[in-house]
Formats: sequence, structure tokens, C-alpha cells
Amino acid sequence: MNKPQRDVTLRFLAEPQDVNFGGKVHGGAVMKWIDLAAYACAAGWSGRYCVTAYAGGIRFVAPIHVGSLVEVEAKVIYTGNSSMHIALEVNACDPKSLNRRLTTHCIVIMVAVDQNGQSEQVPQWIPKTEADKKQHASAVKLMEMRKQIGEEMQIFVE
Ligand SMILES: CCCCCCCCCCCCCCCC(=O)SCCNC(=O)CCNC(=O)[C@H](O)C(C)(C)COP(=O)(O)OP(=O)(O)OC[C@H]1O[C@@H](n2cnc3c(N)ncnc32)[C@H](O)[C@@H]1OP(=O)(O)O
Repeated sequence: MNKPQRDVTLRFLAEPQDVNFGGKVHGGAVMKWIDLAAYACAAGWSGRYCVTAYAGGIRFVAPIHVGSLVEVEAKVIYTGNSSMHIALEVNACDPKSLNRRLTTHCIVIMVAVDQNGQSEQVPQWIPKTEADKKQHASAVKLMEMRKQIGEEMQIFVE
């Protein structure tokens, strides 16, 4: 296997088929792009097939217009035994003016699985730069917060 790749960026044009009733790109389309980028990032890091275990903290900061050049950036910010925590950012711009702006961001957790859907070990990512260390620490903090949210939400799934 090649050296694990920490990040990936998908680049494409928002097409008319992605539009919602308000004339902007549908939130569901953005979430699909995010899932695809998270998968490509996790697969590139682990060299394995991966599934989405969690997606959260999504914030739609600004709408995306049809015809925009969209960039979905995904990067590993934490690895567990089989999980990869991935920070995603979606930026868009008019391809004529290249006035790039943030439209959406969130966190996705992907898990590497074998052919039977059992979780498999992934290479560990070790933060090196100050920015990496901050993001890693934030991922650990978010894990704790999700545990509390999960416990609170238990009444809705029983
Ligand atoms: C076949 C080849 C075709 C190739 C073709 C290519 C196709 C190219 C197109 C691809 C396009 C994009 C594809 C996207 C991928 C889908 O869209 S997948 C569809 C949506 N996702 C699913 O269906 C996943 C359903 N869930 C599961 O299967 C299981 O819950 C999981 C995720 C495997 C975990 O199972 P589990 O029994 O909890 O496993 P366990 O070993 O206890 O935990 C594993 C890890 O998951 C973590 N975890 C589990 N649940 C959670 C949670 N809710 N929150 C956070 N972490 C969690 C644990 O903390 C643990 O982390 P580590 O400590 O190991 O780091």
C-alpha cells in the first residue's frame, strides 16, 4: 500500500440537478458530497473500505449557487483503533471570479471495516504542528461531549 494520505479535496461544479425549491443547492446534496469526501479521505488514510459511523456538528454557513465551483476538503484530525475522525469544509465560488467562501463545515467519523462489516485497525495519525495538536485535542473533547449527548438521546431510541 502507498503511504497513507491525510487529506483530500473534491472539486466540481454544482449542477442544476442539485438545486432545491429556493434555487440554491440542496442541503442533502451538500451532505452527500461531504460523505463522499469523508469516504475518499478515510479510504486514502486506511487503505481499506470504510463506512460512516457518525456525522455531526454540521453548519450551513452560506448557500451554494448552481454553477459554483465547489471544493470539499476533508482531513484526518484523530484516529482511534478503527475509526478516523475527519474535519470537512465546503468552499464555493463563482468560477469566473474565484471569490472563494466557506459554505459548510462538519465532522464525520468513518470506520474501516472488513468484508463482514467488522471494524479493522487503521494506521495511527500523530499530530505534529501546533494546528494539528489543537484539532486533535478538540476531537478528543468532542468525543466526550458526544458521549453525553448519546446518553441523553437514549430515551428516543429505546
Ligand atoms: C465492498 C467494497 C465496495 C467498494 C466500493 C467503493 C464505493 C465508493 C463510494 C463510497 C461512497 C461513500 C460511502 C460512505 C460509506 C457509507 O455510506 S456506509 C452507509 C452508512 N453507514 C453504515 O451503514 C454503518 C452502519 N454501522 C456499522 O456498520 C457499525 O456501527 C460500525 C460503524 C462498523 C461500528 O460497529 P461496532 O460494532 O460499533 O464496532 P466497534 O468495533 O465496537 O467500534 C468500531 C469503532 O467505531 C466507533 N463508533 C461506533 N459507533 C460510533 C458512533 N455512533 N459515533 C462515533 N464512533 C462510533 C467506535 O468508537 C470504534 O472506534 P475505535 O475505538 O475502533 O477507533
